[in-house]
Amino acid sequence: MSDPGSHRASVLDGAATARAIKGELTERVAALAARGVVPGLGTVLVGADPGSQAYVRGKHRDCAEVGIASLREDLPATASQADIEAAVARLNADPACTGFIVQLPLPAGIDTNRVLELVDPAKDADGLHPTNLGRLVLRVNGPIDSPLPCTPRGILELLVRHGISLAGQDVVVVGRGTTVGRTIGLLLTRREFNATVTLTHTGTHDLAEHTRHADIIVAAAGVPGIITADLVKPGAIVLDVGVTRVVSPGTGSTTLVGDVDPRVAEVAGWLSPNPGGVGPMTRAMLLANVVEAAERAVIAAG
Ligand SMILES: Nc1nc2c(c(=O)[nH]1)N[C@@H](CN(C=O)c1ccc(C(=O)N[C@@H](CCC(=O)O)C(=O)O)cc1)CN2
Ligand SMILES: [Mg+2]
Repeated sequence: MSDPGSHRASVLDGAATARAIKGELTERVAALAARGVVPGLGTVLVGADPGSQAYVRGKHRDCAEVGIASLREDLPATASQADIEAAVARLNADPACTGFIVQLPLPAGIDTNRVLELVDPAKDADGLHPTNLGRLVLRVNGPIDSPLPCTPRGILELLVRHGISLAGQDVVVVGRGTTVGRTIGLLLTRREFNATVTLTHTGTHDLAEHTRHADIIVAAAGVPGIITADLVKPGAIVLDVGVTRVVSPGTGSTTLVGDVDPRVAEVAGWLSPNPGGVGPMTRAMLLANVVEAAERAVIAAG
């Protein structure tokens, strides 16, 4: 490179990829409808967090686009553990609901794991029930036979659809949360993906020591700009998953800031934008999980 400032990473375009996937899912939903089956996504939303409200609204908008029915359980921030568990029980019992999610995070004081354990694993559209996480680890089933968590599955699909193979690659995951970091680490070490995974987090002593050797970096720590250009090997593939809402003290307006510093684009080979990268893929994979749960139910019914 003659001009060091002129390099720009290729874009892992999650928005366009998610649109393509939604087109494919629309056809599968139509095929189910021809057999008299309408997939239905249920959501449990507790409280008035603006981010969570926006995500749940977006999920139902996506459903309408591809022909999936919507069921909502909206509870106040004051909802008790028992109230939330009752909402989960209603969706478990409702035949119109073929898959559902509990929007996270739940308010402080609620035992999230207890709530997630009550979700019927066959209706678990987020792939976060212990049975489905266990299947992810044991590789009892592939993605079609049991749901994978939406963000890890979205990252995989984004890479595959850009012609990027993980086999033999050194992947450094930054972040150990259940919805992204820890689960994508476990998934990528499965034989079929064959990646070498290092799971780092905010307690890692020397993050740069790990990331500088990575072929692929999955940044999911939720720390704005934690991945700076000097932490990235030239040509590496960088996925910006973390999202932090930053409120400007002056204007009060909110901006979303990713884990990846914008100057990483001058070093990386591929970069997922944020917004427009992994977020839209997460939403598309939720729809895929709902459609597949309905398809499995049809097969099980013979
Ligand atoms: N039960 C769950 N809770 C949460 C999950 C989840 O997968 N299941 N993930 C996140 C939130 N989330 C979905 O719920 C989510 C976050 C962001 C996006 C997204 O498309 N982001 C856009 C930008 C959005 C904006 O402008 O506000 C983007 O990246 O382009 C989708 C889903 C935590 N909770
Ligand atoms: Mg190497």
